[in-house]
Amino acid sequence: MAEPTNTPMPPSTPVPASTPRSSSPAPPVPGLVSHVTQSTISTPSDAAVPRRPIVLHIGDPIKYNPKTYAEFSNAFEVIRPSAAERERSEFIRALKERRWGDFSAIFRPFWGTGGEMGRWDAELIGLLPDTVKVFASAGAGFDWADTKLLGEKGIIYCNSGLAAAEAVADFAVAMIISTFRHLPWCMTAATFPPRNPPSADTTHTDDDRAREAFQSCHVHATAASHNPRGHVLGLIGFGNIGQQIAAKMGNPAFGMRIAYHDVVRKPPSLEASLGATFHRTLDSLLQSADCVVLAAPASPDGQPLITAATLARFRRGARFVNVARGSLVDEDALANALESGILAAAALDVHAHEPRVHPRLVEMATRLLLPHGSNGNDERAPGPGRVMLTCHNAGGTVETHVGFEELSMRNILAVLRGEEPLTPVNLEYVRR
Ligand SMILES: O=CC(=O)O
Repeated sequence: MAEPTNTPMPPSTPVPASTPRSSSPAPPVPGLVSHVTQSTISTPSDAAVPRRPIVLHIGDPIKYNPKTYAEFSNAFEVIRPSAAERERSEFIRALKERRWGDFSAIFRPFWGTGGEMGRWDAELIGLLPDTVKVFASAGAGFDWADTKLLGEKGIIYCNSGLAAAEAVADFAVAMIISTFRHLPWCMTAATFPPRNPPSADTTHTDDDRAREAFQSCHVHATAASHNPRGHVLGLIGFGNIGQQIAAKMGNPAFGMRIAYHDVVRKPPSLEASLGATFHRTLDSLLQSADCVVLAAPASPDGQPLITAATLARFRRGARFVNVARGSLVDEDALANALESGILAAAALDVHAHEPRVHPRLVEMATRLLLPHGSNGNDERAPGPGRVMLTCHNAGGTVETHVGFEELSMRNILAVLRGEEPLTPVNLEYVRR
């Protein structure tokens, strides 16, 4: 889960406190979806009534914020293309035909839907009407949209990283602990042997193998485990997510020493409040960290940051966690580093070719070597349970989704009312 550098949000508040609120109470919502025009433009029956700005709503209907949606759908004509219309070829056809009129905003409130048309590249952006002023979306990361090109066309792109920061940081905490305590090893051993497929080993019964796996893990995983306290946590990226990870893993909770590298150094007061030490270069951070966590946006050119060259700069036996983007990591180089002992453990929520997970990393996550074949008491040797793998889950909680919806609507309301957007990411490119 990647995100830029916004101001931190108070814990468990999905939308910033500065968010403007409607001055008058929102009218009741008879049925949320009934406010939405399904992909045809209705002509106002009374020509004297000024037409409301059109918002193109891509993806599922609003689920969590009926009050804000009532305000939103009163202010705007919301058009929601069908799932078939969101497929790229039909989407392009519709844009060319101006099927949705001169819309002013694009609204994608959910993570799991609304991305069916694929990357927002020159082909799609070039077809947008000149009336579009803002694109507000769920999600912290925005590697699926060319935000520079949107900006050059005068369109402000707003992400929802603020709404996801707490969830991602919580998940990162679990992953950091996993790398210090070898949780995949503990979990695989407790359920060993896998029930399916049946083992080819005919000399040991499943019961023997289960006991052996348990005992071996009990002895060896513990001998290779460490408390995070006193170790250096090296954060690459120190926006909302990086800062929340620091707050959770530093003092007084887990007692890790916090170090970070970011393109922009944070103010001294923030560094002091989080006990964070700035490293001007990535190299310097990598050489001092016992656990490196990626919490930075994807590179604009899609190139990895964690490569064979940068892995060679890690401290030997260090740990690595990725809650940002899979494209930031050369996964072959990472697998080599785990096998050679450069890394003691890794935890990856995001993957370079989702939904596919790198097969060598899968093998390392699930393999369990029993004592006669393992080096379980050598922390640096390749061994069982070195890798925790998850399915891009870090940001995914109900609270995050509530915040995605709310923040996206608030961004559109603000921009179309001539106010400042709450969470823009591309202002440096926007001609205004
Ligand atoms: O990866 C998740 C997000 O971008 O929010």
